[in-house]
Amino acid sequence: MAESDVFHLGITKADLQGATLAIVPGDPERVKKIAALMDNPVHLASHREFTSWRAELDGKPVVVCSTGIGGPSTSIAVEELAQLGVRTFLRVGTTGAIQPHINVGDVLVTTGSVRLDGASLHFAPMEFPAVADFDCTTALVAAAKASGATTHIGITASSDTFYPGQERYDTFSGRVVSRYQGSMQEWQQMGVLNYEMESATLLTMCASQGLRAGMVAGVIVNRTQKEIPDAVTMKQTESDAVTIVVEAARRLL
Ligand SMILES: O=P(O)(O)O[C@H]1O[C@H](CO)[C@@H](O)[C@H]1O
Ligand SMILES: O=c1cc[nH]c(=O)[nH]1
Repeated sequence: MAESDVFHLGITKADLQGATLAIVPGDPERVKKIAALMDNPVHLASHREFTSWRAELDGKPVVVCSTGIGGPSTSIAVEELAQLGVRTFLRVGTTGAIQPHINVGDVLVTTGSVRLDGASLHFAPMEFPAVADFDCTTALVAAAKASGATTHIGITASSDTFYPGQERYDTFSGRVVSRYQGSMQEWQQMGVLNYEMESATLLTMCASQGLRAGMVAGVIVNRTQKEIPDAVTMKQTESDAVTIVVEAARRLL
């Protein structure tokens, strides 16, 4: 196995060539696509859910590393990248909208997250907000608007689970624990835009440790209309969000 300076990612400080900004998608398959939009992309390592590439934007190094699904693996990726010198994290994901006016193909920029996860509690108590960094958010909004995407800015519900925590009944048991019954309607009434699964951990651990983080997602399904996304639209939406996150990184560097 190649040398590594950290426990899981399989990469060294030298591999990062001084990169202080990381783009962190959930899906390992997305990493190569993001790196390919930048200059001189190089594959660094792939271990478990963590695939890492390095590339350059305007001559400056950027690392792209997948987090896998959910808070625990996200906390590992962010911790180990921070140990290697990264200080700014831009998450790019897919998401399910819960407000009727948001359409599949739109883009959402998260200003803060409802902490429906467990991992964020290992970094800060529940009273601490899962809030995005202002400069990261500004860059993501500017990049999204410049791309022509219909952009929504606001609060995300970020859940440990895809099914009960996002109040899905189309499951094996068809059962949702009482704590989450009616929760989607409650979030809707509070103006929450969407569901995803990593931002609560990412934003809490970064805001509480002097790191910067922001989050953009492409809407692949609207839960008020349909439960299963369309595969072709999903690819296009993911690709639009990826273009936006790279442009936001350029603006931040
Ligand atoms: O597309 P990614 O970045 O994985 O994000 C979303 O998709 C996964 C669930 O299908 C969760 O990780 C959720 O946050
Ligand atoms: O509905 C959705 C879609 C993508 N990712 C989620 O976590 N939820």
